[in-house]
Amino acid sequence: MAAFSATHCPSHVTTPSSPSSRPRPCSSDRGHDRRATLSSSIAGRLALRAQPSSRLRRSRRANAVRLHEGSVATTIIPVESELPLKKSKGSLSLTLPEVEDVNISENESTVSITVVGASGDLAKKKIFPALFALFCEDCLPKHFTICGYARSKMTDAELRNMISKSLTCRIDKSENCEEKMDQFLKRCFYHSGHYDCLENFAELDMKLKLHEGRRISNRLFYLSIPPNIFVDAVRCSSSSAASRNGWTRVIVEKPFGRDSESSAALTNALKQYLDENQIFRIDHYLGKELVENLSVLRFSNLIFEPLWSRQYIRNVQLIFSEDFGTEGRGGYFDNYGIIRDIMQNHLLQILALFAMETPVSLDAEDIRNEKVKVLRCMKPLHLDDMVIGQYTSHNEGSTTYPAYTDDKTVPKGSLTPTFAAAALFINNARWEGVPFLMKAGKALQDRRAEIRVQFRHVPGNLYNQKLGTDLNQATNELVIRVQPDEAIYLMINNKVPGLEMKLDHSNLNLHYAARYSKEIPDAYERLLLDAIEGERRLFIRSDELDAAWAIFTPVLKEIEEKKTVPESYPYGSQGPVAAHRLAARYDVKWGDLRTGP
Ligand SMILES: NC(=O)C1=CN([C@@H]2O[C@H](COP(=O)(O)OP(=O)(O)OC[C@H]3O[C@@H](n4cnc5c(N)ncnc54)[C@H](OP(=O)(O)O)[C@@H]3O)[C@@H](O)[C@H]2O)C=CC1
Ligand SMILES: O=C1O[C@H](COP(=O)(O)O)[C@@H](O)[C@H](O)[C@H]1O
Repeated sequence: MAAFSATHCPSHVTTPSSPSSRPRPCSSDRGHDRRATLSSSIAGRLALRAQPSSRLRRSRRANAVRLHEGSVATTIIPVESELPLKKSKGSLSLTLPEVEDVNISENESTVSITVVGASGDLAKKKIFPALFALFCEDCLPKHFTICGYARSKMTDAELRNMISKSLTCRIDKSENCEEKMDQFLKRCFYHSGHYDCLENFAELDMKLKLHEGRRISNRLFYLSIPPNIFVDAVRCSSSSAASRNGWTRVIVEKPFGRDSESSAALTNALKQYLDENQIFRIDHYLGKELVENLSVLRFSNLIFEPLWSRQYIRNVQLIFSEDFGTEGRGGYFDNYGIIRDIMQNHLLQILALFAMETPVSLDAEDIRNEKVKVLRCMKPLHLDDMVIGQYTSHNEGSTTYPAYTDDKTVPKGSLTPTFAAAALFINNARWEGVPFLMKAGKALQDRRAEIRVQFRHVPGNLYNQKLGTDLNQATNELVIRVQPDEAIYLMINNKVPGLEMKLDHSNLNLHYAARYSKEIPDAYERLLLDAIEGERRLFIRSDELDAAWAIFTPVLKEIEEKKTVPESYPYGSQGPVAAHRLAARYDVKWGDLRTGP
């Protein structure tokens, strides 16, 4: 345990609340068995709205994350250890950890990151490991606190134990790693509470305050919970646990609604408690290295941008496939289906970045303005331009791969698509007539996410006769492989060395693993860091979301109203045959199904 010289509790923490200000007691108390005597900390909407949005410049150097304009970190604060809870006659009072508070400069700031839904899959798999990676990279501020919040009962030690199982020494492979893990885990705490309970969030507030001391407190809430409880959690966190002197931001996980109406309703509900600039709607595909690189590729290389239009591009393909099925996530998935799970967000976001006009600057608002514009130029999808599928079981040797409806969490007879392909069009001067073909599926033959740009044929090509009968095969194709094995390659026609004039199709290949020794950060690392720094570029603004739903809502309604039966495809296959017919209608072959790299 680190040594702290103890000071007294701030008075507002120990003062019992007056009846009028006391939050309502929570109906059930599954996760929290001790009734707290707490000062009600109803900062409420007004205080929350008054917080300034900090526009901070990014610096990834050690301890260079500035959290509050003008903040000066002057004191080295020892790491806190377990927060002692003192129980007295049915009431809970919290004693200060042994923190030396007196040397903290008034201007010093801290960030408290609360993972709401800390006991869940995403928190364990992605959020805590990403926070640890940021810690190892010295990207977290000098003083920070991480708090897990969920209904499950857990002690700090149990949370630490749970987290430690998913932490890896990816960044710091040296012996330091164990030490780093210990240091990191000492900054992690847990609070058990309900998502709709003001009182439980007020307890959380008090705990956070004890760790924050007199520092300017900045608070980030990551809502890693099912969407039906987003609004409750935002209401309670903003009413009872918002920062009073720093910023408060909330990362909201997808899905953001099921269609235009429900998404607008969710946005309106969130905006009762938060300003738009406090809401960080996460789409983790925007945090992937090659997706972020799209803008660099387009706007910092002379050779691409002049070709980036209907004049030279024949079609664009956006492909997502997974070689596994729902495997236990069927309960969530069946409510949404692949169109909402992948197309309306991940693939459409990539499309918007790919097709948008040059933004005025790299500022978040300028980029998001351009994304909205291009999305609003897109025609809403209809069923004629779409194919849906669902995987069936498949035997391979002695192994049986299950059908989607074999998943116990999926209702029998479900018509939810696990595969979809669509042809989308952008009605603007740059892209009119160019098909943007999207394809997304689970339980397919491989796992990949890529963008394929197929260029037009060379007019009057002198070498046509040498290129074989299928000229489409011989057109240039730019492939941006987002995952796995990140790469950017350009297929060109080339002369095979030798005395005869023989051509083949080869690749100019930028293979990341060969070119860069540094490991690629996980998308959640980048996005968490951006949220801490107040950088909104990679988060979805509400008007972007509206534009995205406007494209997909008509077809989703059509599928549901007509109870369209998805075409079957075997687990591990290329997907429904109808997807080939859809592409063929536009004289396209799916690039991922051709032979080659
Ligand atoms: N898992 C993933 O890979 C991905 C998840 N997401 C999104 O992230 C969010 C979290 O996902 P994930 O971690 O998988 O979700 P989980 O189903 O694991 O739920 C997270 C936590 O929320 C609490 N919870 C679950 N169901 C309910 C309920 N009906 N009422 C109240 N509390 C509940 C549970 O904690 P407790 O019981 O302790 O309170 C649970 O541990 C979701 O919005 C999901 O769509 C997005 C991309 C990928
Ligand atoms: O958002 C989601 O993404 C994952 C795929 O993410 P990846 O980073 O592993 O490619 C997908 O499995 C899941 O169904 C979806 O909700």
